[in-house]
Amino acid sequence: MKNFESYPPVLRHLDQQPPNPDPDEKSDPNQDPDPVPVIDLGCLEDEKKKLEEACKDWGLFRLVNHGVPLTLLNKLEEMSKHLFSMSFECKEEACSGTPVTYFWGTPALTPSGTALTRGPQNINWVEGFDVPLTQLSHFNSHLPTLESIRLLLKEYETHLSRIATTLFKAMRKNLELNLKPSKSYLSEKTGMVRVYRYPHCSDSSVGWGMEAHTDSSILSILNQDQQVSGLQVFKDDHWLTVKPISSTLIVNLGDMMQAISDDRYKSVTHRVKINKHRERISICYFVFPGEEVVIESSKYKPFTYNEFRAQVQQDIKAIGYKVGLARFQQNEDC
Ligand SMILES: O=C(O)CCC(=O)C(=O)O
Ligand SMILES: [Fe+2]
Repeated sequence: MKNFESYPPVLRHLDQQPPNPDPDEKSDPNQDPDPVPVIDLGCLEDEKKKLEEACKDWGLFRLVNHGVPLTLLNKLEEMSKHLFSMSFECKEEACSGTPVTYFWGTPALTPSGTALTRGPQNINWVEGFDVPLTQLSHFNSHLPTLESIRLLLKEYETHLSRIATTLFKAMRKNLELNLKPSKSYLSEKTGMVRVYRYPHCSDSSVGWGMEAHTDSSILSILNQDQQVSGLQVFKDDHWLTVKPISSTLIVNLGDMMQAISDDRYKSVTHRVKINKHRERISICYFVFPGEEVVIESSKYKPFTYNEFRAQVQQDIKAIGYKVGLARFQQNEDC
């Protein structure tokens, strides 16, 4: 049954059904076999063409042979479930005064962790923790669950930054980009992790787990719930469910990758659906360009990631949504 005290008050919807392990909920029968392109990290040289196509046509792919131990993925998921099952007040208190931000109802935060929402009608059916990875070592928690997650994330970070760097190197080579060698277009220091829980809810009118968006990152690497689906990707004018497949990771290309590639690669639009019967956990790693990097391309005015982020925050506050790269287009006046 639902553990109400663990949910932020705005997500304690009355019309809740008990969890139902109905296998039909887990997969979409119209979507067999899974159409998402699969890339093998162990043989990127041989996968060059496939990687190029996935980046151009999808902006998203499934990564296999990535070298992250399955035991680590499982432990992270299990510990995250444990963390979310604690009372709302306890989660709030555990993070106060630490570099970790606990948020709910919106994934849009300022760098200092303030939530950017449009009001109660635009609640996203999600709660999460935002963890800046460089600050993990300064984060001491008296809560054993948080301390376990901290240690797991330290290990996870070494794998995820290895994967992101390897993929970015291959993409850069494929694109034959003439980038300045000294600049960190993908800066491992900027790596952050978000751990999400999407409560189940039988009333789909409450909205989305996460509304349709593109990520602002260079790359985002998602370790999604091994059983409960929810992530959908917009492809050829349709929304497709990205199936949960154990031990695989999902890589999204973000806005910074699209700009660096001069729009040859695509920052993919995606969203998260609420599951009627089961809550869903996902763990997402994001990586960005270094502060000093000016992104130059033929399509956009030169900008830094900080300028991009400031514009996104200004738009969310002023008009309620992210405009994104369109704000920086060469012919955009404002
Ligand atoms: O939880 C998911 O599956 C996706 C999360 C996501 O899109 C994001 O954090 O930007
Ligand atoms: Fe996203």
